[in-house]
Amino acid sequence: MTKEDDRFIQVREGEPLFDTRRKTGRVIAYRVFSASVFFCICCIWLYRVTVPTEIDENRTGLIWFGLYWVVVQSLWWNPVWRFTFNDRLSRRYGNDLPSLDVFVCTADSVIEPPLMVVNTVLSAAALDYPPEKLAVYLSDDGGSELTFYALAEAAEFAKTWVPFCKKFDAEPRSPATYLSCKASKLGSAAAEEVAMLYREMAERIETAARLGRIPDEARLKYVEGFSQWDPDATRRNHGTILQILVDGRKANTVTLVYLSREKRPEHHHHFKAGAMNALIRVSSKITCGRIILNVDCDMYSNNSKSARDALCILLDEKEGKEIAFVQFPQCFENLTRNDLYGSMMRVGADVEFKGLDGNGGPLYIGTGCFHRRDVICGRKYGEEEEESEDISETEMIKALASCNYEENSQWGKEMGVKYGCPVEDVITGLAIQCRGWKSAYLNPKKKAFVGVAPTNLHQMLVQQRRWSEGDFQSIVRFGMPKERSALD
Ligand SMILES: O=c1ccn([C@@H]2O[C@H](COP(=O)(O)OP(=O)(O)O[C@H]3O[C@H](CO)[C@@H](O)[C@H](O)[C@H]3O)[C@@H](O)[C@H]2O)c(=O)[nH]1
Ligand SMILES: [Mn+2]
Repeated sequence: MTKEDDRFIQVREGEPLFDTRRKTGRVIAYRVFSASVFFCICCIWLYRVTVPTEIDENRTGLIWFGLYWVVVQSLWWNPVWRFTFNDRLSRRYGNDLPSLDVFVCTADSVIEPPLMVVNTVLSAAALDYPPEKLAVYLSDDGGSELTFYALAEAAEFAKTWVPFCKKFDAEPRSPATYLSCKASKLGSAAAEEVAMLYREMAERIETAARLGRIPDEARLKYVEGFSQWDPDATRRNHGTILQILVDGRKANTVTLVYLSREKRPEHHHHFKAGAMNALIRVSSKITCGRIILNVDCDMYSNNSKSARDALCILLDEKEGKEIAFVQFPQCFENLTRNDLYGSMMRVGADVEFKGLDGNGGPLYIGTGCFHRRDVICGRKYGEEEEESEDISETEMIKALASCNYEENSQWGKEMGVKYGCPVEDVITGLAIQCRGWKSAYLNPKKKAFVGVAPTNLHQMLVQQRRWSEGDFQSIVRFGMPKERSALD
């Protein structure tokens, strides 16, 4: 009997858009192994507790390690694998998909070179998604004219790049990566032209970065944007800069927006969490995408289907309704030899997150995550979704990214991304789950997002220390009933 080809059958009512599978054999084998280890741990505990203290001074350490082992079993006990049916999504919804806002965050034009940042923006703009439903917002906490200039250049280049990707089904859609790995086999005239345009753009951006000077023609061409920088503006002290570089609402193309929220030395800016909240408010008055994708500026989209994959989960009629966000793993392309610093996080990505997914859902890890806008804004599970907000004028929208806006408000507490924790993403995800939502983990063969991992010991230690401090804080905050009810 031939297997029915899924592409040619009509989607039946109630047919799921994704499937959740368990590998029973593997799971049973692991559970047997785990039970045998547990038996041994119990024997050690028994011995340590019965033996006199004078002989055994290491009692607490071993008991603690045993307890730790028991607790982390929850991560390995019930792993699940999710598979999406993209073709069913296309047949059921066609181009009638919810609007999607992509938030790219950058903070420093030296550490995060503008050319890398715009490659991430371009890869997101070229996602396989109806262009008029897609908007990419770049939040620049560095308040850098150079980053703005690079985005303006990228907005021009996007006019060629996005149609090119769609026409030739190019992958991956970060131009730098595509052109470097396909350079020798480009062949077609269209590809040569796009490669030439990219090289010219990259050259202009890199020259401006090297000289620390924006070309005069560009200042004139984008005068509306550049005029928003005061002569005495610094990265820690400037007003809101907001420029809609491409307004796709009018032109049936992808919307591109530059935002650098107001910064004043006397106001705490709350790092990336503050940037995310400003983006949530500002975008709510421009495109107000029902779905929000958050990526770090060094994590380009490597698989143009990721947005559709995430929607297979979020739009599924049966199980999707209770899922608040879909998290993809963090993958890296610059791993050191033998992955010296363990940046691949293989245990986390291949095992533990699948285990978390089997127990209510993975954590939100700050990048490669698709959220429902209303949920990240504070909606509880079971409440009705509200109508989208009004569209306003640019000057009114700028007030939403000012330092004072959040005073005496719930932003950073009940609304948006939470403040006061080095891993704002993890604690925000946990708070969403405390409000009754689930989340889902997708780890497709073709990596959805690919980024840059720390390349030296110093960078790695800084990152690990921040994560450990943040994760520990999250455990303490969620462990205490008073804090926990404040997060609910
Ligand atoms: O004041 C700030 C500081 C950082 N960022 C951006 O936040 C992202 C992550 O910062 P980074 O310094 O690269 O931290 P990592 O340790 O690499 O980031 C991981 O860990 C963070 C904390 O959990 C998450 O927010 C990230 O998404 C996750 O990739 C980058 O795009 C930054 O540009 C801002 O926008 N504003
Ligand atoms: Mn990073």
